[in-house]
Amino acid sequence: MDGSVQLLYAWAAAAIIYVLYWRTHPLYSIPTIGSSAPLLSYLGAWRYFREAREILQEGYSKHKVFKVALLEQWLVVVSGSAMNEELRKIPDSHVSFMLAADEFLHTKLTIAPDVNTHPIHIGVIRGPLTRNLGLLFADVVDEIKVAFSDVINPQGDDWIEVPVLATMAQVVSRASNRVFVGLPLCRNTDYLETVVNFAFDVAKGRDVLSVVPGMLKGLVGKLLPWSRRAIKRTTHYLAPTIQERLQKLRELGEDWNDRPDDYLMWVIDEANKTRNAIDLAIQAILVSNFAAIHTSSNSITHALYHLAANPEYIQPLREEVEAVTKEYGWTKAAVGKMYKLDSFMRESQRLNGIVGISVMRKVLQDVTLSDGTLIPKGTLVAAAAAATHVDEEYYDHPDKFDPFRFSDKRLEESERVRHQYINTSAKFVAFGHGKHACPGRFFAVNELKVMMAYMVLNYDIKFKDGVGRPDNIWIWHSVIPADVKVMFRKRQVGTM
Ligand code: HEM
Repeated sequence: MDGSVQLLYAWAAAAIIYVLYWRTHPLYSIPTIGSSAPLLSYLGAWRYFREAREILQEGYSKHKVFKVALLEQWLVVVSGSAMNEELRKIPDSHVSFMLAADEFLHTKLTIAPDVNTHPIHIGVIRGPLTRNLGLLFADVVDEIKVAFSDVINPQGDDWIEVPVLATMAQVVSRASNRVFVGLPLCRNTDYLETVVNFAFDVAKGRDVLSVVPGMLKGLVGKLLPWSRRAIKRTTHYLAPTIQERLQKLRELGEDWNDRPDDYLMWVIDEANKTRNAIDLAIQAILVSNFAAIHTSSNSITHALYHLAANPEYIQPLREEVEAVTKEYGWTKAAVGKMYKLDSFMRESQRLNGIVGISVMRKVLQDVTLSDGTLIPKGTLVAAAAAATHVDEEYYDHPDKFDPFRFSDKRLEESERVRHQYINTSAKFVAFGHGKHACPGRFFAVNELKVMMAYMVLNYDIKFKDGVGRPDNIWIWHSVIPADVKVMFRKRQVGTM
């Protein structure tokens, strides 16, 4: 046999192995958007990196279950509220939210080393933080008022241009840290810069690692500076207080009469059950900041862009905020009665989630869905959140920003309650849905509504003449508001 025939045989064998591998892949029968052939799927991943929105929409329109290529694996996506409901109901024995988050974010490398093994922040957010929101409310309102007067301070009747995303991140980080670490640290500029940068740097780390091959991720991850730097700088600020409180706990135990009852103490109580209390408490504060800052800053930025593009919505919001605060003061109960504002924020969140997919899970044991689709162990699966939110079966004129669609008087009272910003459902998955739905949303919704209420009461807001709401930026399935400026001036009474 001459060399060229041997080469031909080798190519034929390779082609057969290639086809066999492809045809016998456990996910082969799930329809793919793009090509599912090995190697060609890399082109699909590249397309998904740039056009995830269109790809997810195409899959949603055509299939109940479909898959898209990521660089190193497939992501299986389910379509429509019935499938979202089914996904949420799969028990934790069969799927894991934490492992899915780790796959998407490389948590240990981008956030903090022990956050997966000791996620103590989750219990604290779900438990004492949410229970104490009413008590913490006055502090949050106070911090928001002071922060806004520091960062957006137009004089006379002059309009000023404000870079929205960075400015909202400052207010969100101050209000959140008024709760997480209290005064005076929540106003310390170096500490705030550390936690805000960290919240956005996690995305940088994730983006770098998303293009690094699996076996090199650990190595490259260790070279990423952001997480280590943030832990070091936060340790400088928090370790002395944590040490002091741990010491008092040891010395006084139950007899510690003036024991603080705040977020840091709740975190310390949990961390104290481990052998690594100081490090874990610091990591829990950092991960709380990550979870709170980028999500809330992006969400309020999106909402503000809608307002600046449609300043005619300012007046009905003002009237509502003024009427409600006149009767109930600046209380949690008052914010609960700001129905139009609530609807405005939910509507913005519907059209501008922080991510185009939701209810992310990693399959731990093979799962068979009601349509017969087998999702094998190890697969990543999620709901097509953005596409669900523009499904005309669930929302009239779904592409339209209709700020008061959820508070509309035509809705029954019970319907309006069901459509509160805070509520998740199989048709509204911006906070996830089910057991792992965002536990911080009760805090976030109050904080964001107070921020928006403050802004409509105190400023006139618009885009520069001729400028409209910018399109959102999609990187993979992450949805990021464009970084643009909005015009603010002191509210000119009677001009609106
Ligand atoms: C508007 C702001 C926010 C949005 C849009 C948002 C959205 C989300 C989403 C989509 C998830 C994943 C749910 C899933 O895929 O099933 C999530 C999880 C989570 N969020 Fe939020 N979030 C926000 C604010 C916050 C805040 C302020 C905190 C902390 C105080 C927080 C803490 C968490 C935590 C700890 C998880 C993980 C839950 C678990 O592991 O079970 N979030 N959030």
